[in-house]
Amino acid sequence: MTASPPINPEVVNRPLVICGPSGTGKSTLLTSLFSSHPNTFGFSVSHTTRSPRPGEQNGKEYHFVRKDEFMDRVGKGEFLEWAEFGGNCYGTTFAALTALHPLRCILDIELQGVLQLIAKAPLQSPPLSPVFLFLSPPSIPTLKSRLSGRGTETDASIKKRLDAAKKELEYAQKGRYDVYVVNDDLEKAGMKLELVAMGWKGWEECGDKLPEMDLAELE
Ligand SMILES: Nc1ncnc2c1ncn2[C@@H]1O[C@H](COP(=O)(O)OP(=O)(O)OP(=O)(O)O)[C@@H](O)[C@H]1O
Repeated sequence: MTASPPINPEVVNRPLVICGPSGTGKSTLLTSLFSSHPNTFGFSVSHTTRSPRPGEQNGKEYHFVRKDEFMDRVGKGEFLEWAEFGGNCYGTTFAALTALHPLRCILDIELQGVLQLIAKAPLQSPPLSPVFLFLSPPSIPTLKSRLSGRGTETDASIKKRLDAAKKELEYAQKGRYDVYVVNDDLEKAGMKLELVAMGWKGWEECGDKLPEMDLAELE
């Protein structure tokens, strides 16, 4: 068996930003990518103003900070992106990203964060300019059945996620992402994610076409 080529050194310094509706399969695919390529990728540790849940350690799952400190650091321009959800702030600092070097940073973030990064991208020097990947469900009924099938969400939380999915898919339809991957067949989607994440030859053209979806089905 021939060993697969190592990560392309040209993409190591470009963070990979993954966005997609909740339930599309981001965690499933990333877990598999990380286990196939240990010590290759790093997840940046976000800052949050929410309280730690039992078992969460400061600096591991999140850096837990008070809101005044968070906003002070936002004012100082320390955040690459940040957003507020349900009264709590979440964000990624430049320092959290650079701390991962030489691992390639993967960011699994919400649309608000993606929009901030896309707005800033032309201002970044090439090594910091992210690659933006949108992971799409094959259809809306499939997205709904994956979300409810996961068994982790209440009806209210499913509704919130589907509302967010509508905005995410609306934005995705504008074609601003560098690569679109449809998570229909897990193995095929995993191979495409691997190609993009490793920056192997062909990564820029391996994407799928975004499926036609009637977003009214999300209402
Ligand atoms: N290609 C696939 N075919 C069938 N089921 C899948 C596929 N990909 C993921 N799933 C299933 O869909 C459900 C949602 O996947 P997952 O939890 O990875 O989504 P997610 O995008 O990370 O969601 P969140 O943003 O809420 O964390 C899981 O139960 C997972 O096993």
